[in-house]
Amino acid sequence: MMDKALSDRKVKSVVICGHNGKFCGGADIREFSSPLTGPLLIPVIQGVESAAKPVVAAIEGVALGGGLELALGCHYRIANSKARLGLPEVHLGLLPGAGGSQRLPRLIGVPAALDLITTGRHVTAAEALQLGLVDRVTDRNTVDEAVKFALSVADQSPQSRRISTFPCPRHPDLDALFEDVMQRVRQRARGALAPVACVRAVRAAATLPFPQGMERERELMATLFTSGQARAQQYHFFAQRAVGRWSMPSGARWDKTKPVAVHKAMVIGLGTMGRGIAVALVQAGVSVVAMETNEKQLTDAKQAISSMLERGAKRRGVAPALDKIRYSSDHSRRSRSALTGGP
Ligand SMILES: CC(C)(COP(=O)(O)OP(=O)(O)OC[C@H]1O[C@@H](n2cnc3c(N)ncnc32)[C@H](O)[C@@H]1OP(=O)(O)O)[C@@H](O)C(=O)NCCC(=O)NCCSC(=O)C[C@@H](O)CCCCCCCCCCCCC(=O)O
Repeated sequence: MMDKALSDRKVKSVVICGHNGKFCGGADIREFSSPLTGPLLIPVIQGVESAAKPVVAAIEGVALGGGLELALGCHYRIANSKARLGLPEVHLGLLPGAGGSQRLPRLIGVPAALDLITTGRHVTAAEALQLGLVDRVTDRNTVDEAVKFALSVADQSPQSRRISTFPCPRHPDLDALFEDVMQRVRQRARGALAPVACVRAVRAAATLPFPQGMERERELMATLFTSGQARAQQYHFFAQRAVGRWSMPSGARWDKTKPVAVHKAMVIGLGTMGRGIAVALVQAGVSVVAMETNEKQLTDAKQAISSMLERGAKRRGVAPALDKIRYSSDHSRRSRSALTGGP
């Protein structure tokens, strides 16, 4: 489709937009665990950037990772005011490996690029405009606005808009900047490889011509790509989302099941954990029967729980709810209807 638009002489300028209100969330992370297939992103982006006619990115929803890298290959970027942009690869144990580490510093400067790439944070459209990451922000239909804009620049050469040809904005003391950032990033990274590789890649952008910078980006990415850390962080990405789908054996789920109010509970075993659970329940207004068969443990627990409740009440400026808890050493009185929790 893109090849067709770029080679058709009747087409004077092109708009790239997403689907369902989202520009692009980046590469499919699931594909990273099997041999890569499909058109490789780097040549696709190079093809867009080197097009002889203006190409405009219409950014709605999100432009993340490879999605933002694609937008950086376009000659103009127009974002919806609700859009979010970012290069979050560092959270997946990677770096922006489709030219993002080389184009972003050339567009917004080294300090801002280091911030976005090493933290992976998303920016709003307003911040993106302030940084110079996008050219315009609109509250209206983004694709319509981008089409209007593309028509208005259709007779202009995109030559001066190719980010890969920009010199990296000068910084008064590049060595000191990188030394300082590297030290802070290493401290924060606690052994993670990706944030450090991100700093190295941006340094390549600041010190090398674009083609050599891309080569350095590729080398650094190749090391990260196959690392155990990247695999672990990508597993973590999907595991976090799987948490929301988790259900009880009965089929109950956090989002589909009505919570039942708990007024009474029994805590069996008053070791360290049991005491803490009893205190938390009482402080939440639940009446507790605290059961412990070991007499010595029971005596100690009564004292410990009372003083925890008194300290907590003092902090919150309320009376301690000592009447909400009863103690028992009689295991046979264990109730089946109550919420129970153990040591
Ligand atoms: C996009 C989001 C903001 C959406 O959030 P939302 O809350 O709406 O929804 P969910 O988060 O619940 O997601 C819904 C659903 O979608 C799944 N999903 C989301 N994003 C992805 C994704 N990127 N890939 C796959 N699946 C995704 C999610 O799991 C949910 O499904 P589920 O079934 O689990 O419920 C939000 O989702 C988000 O923030 N997504 C991640 C955005 C991101 O991190 N993007 C960056 C991706 S990495 C990337 O783009 C890399 C690029 O830099 C390009 C790299 C170029 C590759 C070059 C490779 C060279 C390698 C050389 C190696 C050589 C090795 C050798 O020598 O062999």
